[in-house]
Amino acid sequence: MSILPTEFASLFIHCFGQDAWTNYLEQFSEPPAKGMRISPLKGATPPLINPFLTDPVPWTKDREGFYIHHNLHLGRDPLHATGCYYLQEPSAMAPVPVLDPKPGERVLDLCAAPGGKTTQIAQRMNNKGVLVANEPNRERCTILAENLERLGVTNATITQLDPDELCETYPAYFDAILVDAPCSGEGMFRKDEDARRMWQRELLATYATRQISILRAALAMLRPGGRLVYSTCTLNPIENEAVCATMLRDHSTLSLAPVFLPEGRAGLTTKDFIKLGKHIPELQEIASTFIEPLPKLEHTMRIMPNAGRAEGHFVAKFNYDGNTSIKSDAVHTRNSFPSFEKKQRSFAKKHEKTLTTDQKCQFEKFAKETFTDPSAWLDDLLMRDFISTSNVLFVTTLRPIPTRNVLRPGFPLLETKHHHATPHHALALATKPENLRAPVCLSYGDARIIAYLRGEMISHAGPDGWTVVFLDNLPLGWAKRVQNQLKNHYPKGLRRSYSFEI
Ligand SMILES: C[S@@+](CC[C@H](N)C(=O)[O-])C[C@H]1O[C@@H](n2cnc3c(N)ncnc32)[C@H](O)[C@@H]1O
Repeated sequence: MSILPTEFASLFIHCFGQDAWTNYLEQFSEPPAKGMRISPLKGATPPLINPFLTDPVPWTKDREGFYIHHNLHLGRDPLHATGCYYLQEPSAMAPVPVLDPKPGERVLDLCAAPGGKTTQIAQRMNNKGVLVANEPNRERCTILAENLERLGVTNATITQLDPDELCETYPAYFDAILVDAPCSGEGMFRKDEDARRMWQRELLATYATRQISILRAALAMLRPGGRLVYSTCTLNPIENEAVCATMLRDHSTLSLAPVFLPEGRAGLTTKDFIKLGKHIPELQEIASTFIEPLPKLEHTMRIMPNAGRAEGHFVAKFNYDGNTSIKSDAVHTRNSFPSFEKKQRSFAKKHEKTLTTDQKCQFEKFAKETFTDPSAWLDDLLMRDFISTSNVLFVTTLRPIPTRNVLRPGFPLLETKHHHATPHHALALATKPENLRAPVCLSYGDARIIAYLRGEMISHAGPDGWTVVFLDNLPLGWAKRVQNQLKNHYPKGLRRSYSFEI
């Protein structure tokens, strides 16, 4: 098939066989698989969603991920703006169940944008514990923040750093780390024409070098006994098994835990990998330097585009059994690990100055007027530490916080502009109608919902003051009611046309 790179075809056949290739080509003309993850952070699944869903995605847990009809455009439905679901290609739902993050843990998502997997992690943590979402690309980092806010994630800090910089702040800190690495994207060829066009055989080794460097930095941030999941959306062994093998060769305290994903295909066996090493130049060096005991590469797993209804992902899980932390190369060479306490002190000092007592008072006053009392939901947020940066008041459970390139040090509560305090959009998206004194609950199909999301003023009877507009029980954003007119505070950058007719 001419639209697939010829060298991709020969590499695929070499690694997985002619039958797998024939099957791949048959599936290639089918429409790409579409999926949706449902967010329990927004309460019980809204019955309105049920007609969109077909079967559960087999590698997700109960009512977490579903296939959806491929002719639906659910990004345009107002329900999307409430964050009760995240549209995600089904194979991309596989790495987080393998990571298995738990409430109360310290978790890092090192290559996080646009946030599909971060939001899945936050759901599984039930917003409890520490979650750091890192993305070095500025524009993608902004999209990450929007998605975390829409899905009602309250326990995340968003950083925009290179992994080596991040590990200066968090040596041996995290219980679980996900490296969903940048890759050549072969698994997305069916749905992504650009990925097919940009693919070059010569780039695969370059990707692998970057992947290894990201994994090394990740390892320096993993506590002994912690777990590290490596995933890509590509199929070739140069970026997958060979990357894992290099990590195992260089770190004897690492081992591969068996990954099981229903409908998945086990990774290449170490024996097959060694054989391939004789023909694929990029595998030669690592395949010829294996020593006993041989790594168990077959413990890794792929969701193949030619099996099941999904595009493609590769997933590996490392256990780190060592007693001491591993330092990344960057830290080794610079030899500059400032002590944890020192970092904490300098951070606190810097932020003490900027933390405005005013903003806290403003928030307390606002909360009393706006929310029902007592509110366990709010108490949980207010028990965290307050941080004020760039006129925004945040709450966080993370310490320390890097001193630069932090997009959001925690969950934003309130923003001060020209001495006026306005509640942050993220706060609205984390509420439920029972938290509000006078919520605006509009039913699905009400034209005021579409008008509100376009940024228009709408009418709704009730007391004057701040309120949240809900689609049934699901939050859309802030409005300020004056004489039964709702002044629109839906963020300007998010305003657009939604439709009930998708
Ligand atoms: C496959 S995407 C991540 C997808 C994301 N995990 C999700 O599920 O939505 C890989 C991301 O890694 C970022 N990236 C690129 N170079 C990186 C690096 N050196 N360290 C960390 N992330 C990097 C890319 O900008 C990209 O957003």
